[in-house]
Amino acid sequence: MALVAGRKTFAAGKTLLLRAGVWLGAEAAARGGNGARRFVSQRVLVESDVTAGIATIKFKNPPVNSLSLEFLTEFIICLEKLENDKTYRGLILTSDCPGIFSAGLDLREMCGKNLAHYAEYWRAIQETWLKLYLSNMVLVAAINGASPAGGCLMALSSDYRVLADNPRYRIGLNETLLGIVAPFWFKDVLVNTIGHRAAEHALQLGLLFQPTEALQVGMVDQVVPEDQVQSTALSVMTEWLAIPDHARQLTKSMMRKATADNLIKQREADIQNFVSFVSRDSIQKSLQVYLEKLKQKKH
Ligand SMILES: CCCCCCC/C=C/C(=O)SCCNC(=O)CCNC(=O)[C@H](O)C(C)(C)COP(=O)(O)OP(=O)(O)OC[C@H]1O[C@@H](n2cnc3c(N)ncnc32)[C@H](O)[C@@H]1OP(=O)(O)O
Repeated sequence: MALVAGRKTFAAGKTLLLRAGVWLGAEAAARGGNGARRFVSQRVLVESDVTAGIATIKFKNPPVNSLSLEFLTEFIICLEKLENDKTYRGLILTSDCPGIFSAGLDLREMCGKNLAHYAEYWRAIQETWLKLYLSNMVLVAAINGASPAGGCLMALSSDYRVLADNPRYRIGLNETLLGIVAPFWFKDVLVNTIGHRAAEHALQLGLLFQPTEALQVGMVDQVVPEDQVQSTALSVMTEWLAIPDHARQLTKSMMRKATADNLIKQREADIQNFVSFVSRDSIQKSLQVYLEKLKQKKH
């Protein structure tokens, strides 16, 4: 078993800096010969069925799968590796943390740090979204837990969403509840999914939808009993993989390119906007109060 930290060269000839975590060499793990491979990094678990061409990424950043910079770095590396390996045509996104898909952006990355950190963090958020939204693979989100804000964005960036039927698993873009504003590209993805009026309503009120409401508004495509989320995601995937790749990929690109280009053409301005917004005293205060409330919830 090969444990590698530091610089790693991937199949496509690209060299990426693995900032954190370890990587279990696919070659070593594949020796079982049953078509299953397993990559392990510290915060992102990748299981794959080579024969079916399907990989599953499990978020593993306890307690709440917040999108910390370390998590995002590992996640981007995994996505890039899978995207470049033509073995994989489909990717299921799910969580390894019981009851939580992802709590969204890590608020600690947005509080009490310097401007360079905020810029680096926001670039990683943008990169993650662009990679998900424009992936050539079929992406199915198997949402097995709460999915606010950035967690919801990851689900919305998939091609299909299956949500576990549990009233505690709420999903939505709740940014206004934190006293912050969802960026225009979060808004664009929501509008593309549920339409303008419903998005305006949901965004202004920071609505977090329970499963039946999420299904009704079109934020998810299916709500199923909790123990059927993974099997449903798999059968949806099989259905989507029956479509010829080139036709499906070109269609996906036709539907999504304008939305992605809208960010790509103003990426630097979007980073500057985030940095100046998040570093305001009033925003820092709102975020700290919100974090404090989360901490005190237990006591
Ligand atoms: C111009 C640009 C403007 C900026 C735009 C930015 C767009 C922002 C997008 C975002 O994603 S902001 C983040 C929004 N996320 C949330 O509001 C979720 C907050 N969390 C929760 O509601 C709950 O934690 C939960 C996910 C429903 C889970 O509940 P549970 O009861 O299981 O756990 P908790 O006890 O609440 O939390 C455990 C532990 O985790 C900490 N924590 C929770 N969420 C976050 C987070 N997003 N970032 C960092 N830390 C988080 C929480 O404080 C607890 O910590 P400890 O008390 O154990 O230290």
